[in-house]
Amino acid sequence: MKFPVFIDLQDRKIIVIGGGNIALRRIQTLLPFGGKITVISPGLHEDLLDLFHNHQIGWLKKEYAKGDCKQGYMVLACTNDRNVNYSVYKETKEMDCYRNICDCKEECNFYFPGIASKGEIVVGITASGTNHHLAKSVTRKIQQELETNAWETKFSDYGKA
Ligand SMILES: C[C@@]1(CC(=O)O)C2=NC(=C\c3[nH]c(c(CCC(=O)O)c3CC(=O)O)Cc3[nH]c(c(CC(=O)O)c3CCC(=O)O)/C=C3\N/C(=C\2)[C@@H](CCC(=O)O)[C@]3(C)CC(=O)O)/[C@H]1CCC(=O)O
Ligand SMILES: NC(=O)c1ccc[n+]([C@@H]2O[C@H](COP(=O)([O-])OP(=O)(O)OC[C@H]3O[C@@H](n4cnc5c(N)ncnc54)[C@H](O)[C@@H]3O)[C@@H](O)[C@H]2O)c1
Repeated sequence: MKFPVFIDLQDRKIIVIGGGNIALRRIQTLLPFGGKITVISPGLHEDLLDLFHNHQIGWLKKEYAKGDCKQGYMVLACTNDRNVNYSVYKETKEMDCYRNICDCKEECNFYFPGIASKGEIVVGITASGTNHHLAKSVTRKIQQELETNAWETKFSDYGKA
């Protein structure tokens, strides 16, 4: 099992290889955490294109090439091509960075969690790589719980009585 940590991504360089559905989902999750995200991909999902035009992410319109991950604090391989994702793994495996390869959990040095959050509460969820649908539904449930039961309010009352 993997141990959860909460890392500071503020202004850190995050490199995402591939600009499709999985890249979009992960970038949407990452955006509130303040990293500087650059996507390297010949194509870009239209919602990512919007983020690019709004200056929320950078985009290098090209295919991945060895060396692109240099100085990445976090690198996410999100292409639909096993060979490309494996090349990203090979480039990053000796680097001191957070590495996630979306089609091969054995090549990740961290798993991308499902995240439920409200205000200052952030909950990271994993099913330890065993059941992606379970991770998704538990994430939805916890998000619902945070929305409906006003935990922040309850919590902020502690210590005041
Ligand atoms: C939590 C979440 C975060 C996120 O991705 O945002 C996440 N996967 C989610 C969903 C999801 N993933 C997949 C499907 C389609 C399943 C199907 O139908 O078969 C769906 C369902 C969907 O998309 O609805 C396919 C899949 N996933 C992985 C592989 C490769 C492998 O297992 O080796 C393959 C096969 C790819 C292929 O076919 O090549 C690997 C990983 N996925 C992880 C995270 C890591 C820890 C997982 C865990 O905790 O168990 C891990 C181990 C590594 C990593 O990638 O970090 C997110 C739900 C959160 C949310 O939605 O809120
Ligand atoms: N880990 C997960 O949670 C999860 C969930 C579902 C699927 N997957 C895996 O993720 C992969 C990607 O899925 P998707 O739906 O995002 O695919 P997609 O087709 O929407 O996106 C693929 C992206 O990769 C880019 N790309 C292709 N070749 C490239 C190259 N040489 N260099 C740079 N970018 C390149 C394409 O331009 C495109 O933007 C799937 O093939 C599957 O293996 C992972």
